[in-house]
Amino acid sequence: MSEGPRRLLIKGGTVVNADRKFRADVYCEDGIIRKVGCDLEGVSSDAKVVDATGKLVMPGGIDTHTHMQLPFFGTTAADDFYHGTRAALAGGTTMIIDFVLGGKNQSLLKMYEQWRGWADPKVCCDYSFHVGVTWWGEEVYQDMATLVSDKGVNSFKMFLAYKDLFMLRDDELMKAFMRCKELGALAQVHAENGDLIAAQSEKMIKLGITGPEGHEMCRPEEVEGEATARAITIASQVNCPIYIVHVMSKSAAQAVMRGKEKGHVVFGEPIAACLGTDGTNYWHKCWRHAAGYVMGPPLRPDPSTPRYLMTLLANGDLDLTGTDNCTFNADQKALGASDFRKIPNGVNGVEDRMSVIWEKGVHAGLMDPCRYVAVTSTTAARVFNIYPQKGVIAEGSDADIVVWDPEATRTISAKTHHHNVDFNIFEGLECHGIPLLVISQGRVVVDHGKVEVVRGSGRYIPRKPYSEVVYSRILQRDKVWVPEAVEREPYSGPVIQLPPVQ
Ligand SMILES: NC(=O)NCCC(=O)O
Ligand SMILES: [Zn+2]
Repeated sequence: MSEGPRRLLIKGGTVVNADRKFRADVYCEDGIIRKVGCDLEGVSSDAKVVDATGKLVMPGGIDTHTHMQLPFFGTTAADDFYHGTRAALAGGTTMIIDFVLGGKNQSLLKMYEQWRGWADPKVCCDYSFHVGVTWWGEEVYQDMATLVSDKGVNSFKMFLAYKDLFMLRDDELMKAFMRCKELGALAQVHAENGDLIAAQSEKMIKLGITGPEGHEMCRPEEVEGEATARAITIASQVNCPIYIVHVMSKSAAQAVMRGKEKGHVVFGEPIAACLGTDGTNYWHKCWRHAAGYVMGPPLRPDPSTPRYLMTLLANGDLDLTGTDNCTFNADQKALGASDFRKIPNGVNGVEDRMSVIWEKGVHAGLMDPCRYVAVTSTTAARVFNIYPQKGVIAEGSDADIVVWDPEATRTISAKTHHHNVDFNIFEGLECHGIPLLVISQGRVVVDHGKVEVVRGSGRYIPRKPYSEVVYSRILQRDKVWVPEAVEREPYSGPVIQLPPVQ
């Protein structure tokens, strides 16, 4: 792609930020928003001018949860950092936060460098990394500090699922939380009860249930709800902020709400999949179709779940959205053709998240456009401490922008999507809301459906610890919530003698 003009004027649109909507032109130079105001035409004579009349001008989406080219179930996710970030941009997402995810006893620092090596030459949009803590030991404890101080990591994910692979025991989870707290990092949790899943999935196989429906039946939503409540309880006991990744069910969402009600610092992340479709698909007669939806935690067969989660997202009970984009083609999913436990877990989402949330949230009348911007971009930027560099249309912010046509429609299909995968869980869904123009680092990379990205042009975005929205309450509590002993006269009466310990 030829280098486009580095000066860009977006004229006549309505800027939508998380706090307000207003008519303004937006002028960008060298990848930064330089001016936001009315009638800016005199600002530069050689700027490329884009007409946004009647359109919305919003901060580019931030997908908080992706797994590009993840090595998983013996294979590798089909969307690599090139195809995955290209798909992201095609849908209006201008930044992803992916996961470094090594196995037990692997060095977190080495894994981080390996993932950077995979991502840097391929990424087409800005990105950052969370790091998985999949085992516990002195080396992990030290590496977490280095990742925070030297590598711009401020979030670590722990798993209560994937027994013997990623799962931590409760005492290890507590130690990881305490370390996150010491470092000003955010503790993220994949909340499902891994012991129950291991036992119940074996039971399903013994009952002859080998198809994708077994994947949901061995881990119904109570299994997610229990782990979510447990993780929040443990985090709150050590005054550590907690972020529940992929809140997939009513039970898990209710556990998040109960945590918030009690005043715990907890964030809940539903994903495009659970907001846009449901787990009835596991009972589909076509095996490939059913397997296409297999992910952990599973989508829920209760068809009222997506609307329920969207309502909570709209009113603030849930906070922000990702996708868990982790795609596998039919021949990869087929590793589990005769045993659902071997179906690689993961679905698409990074391309369609913005449209699905607009359709099922804003177009459906559940969410207003400012809240839409909050849950697709701004809150992610604030929670992960990259605000106002990202997540807002404001002078000085990165020129990551979407010019959105709220009325235009498109129908999602694997035939037209930009993923490197042969299946789309939203196949056939008609969505209002189209990213007419997507601007990444001040360059137009999507123009009325034409996608022109530059491999390797995305930047790694380092993130500092102690995000204000995550840590200000936590630090204040450390000062003022100090347990105190009751002052009393010492007991002076008789004490029985216990027999000596044998
Ligand atoms: N979610 C999923 O099914 N695949 C990606 C890995 C994970 O996050 O569990
Ligand atoms: Zn994930």
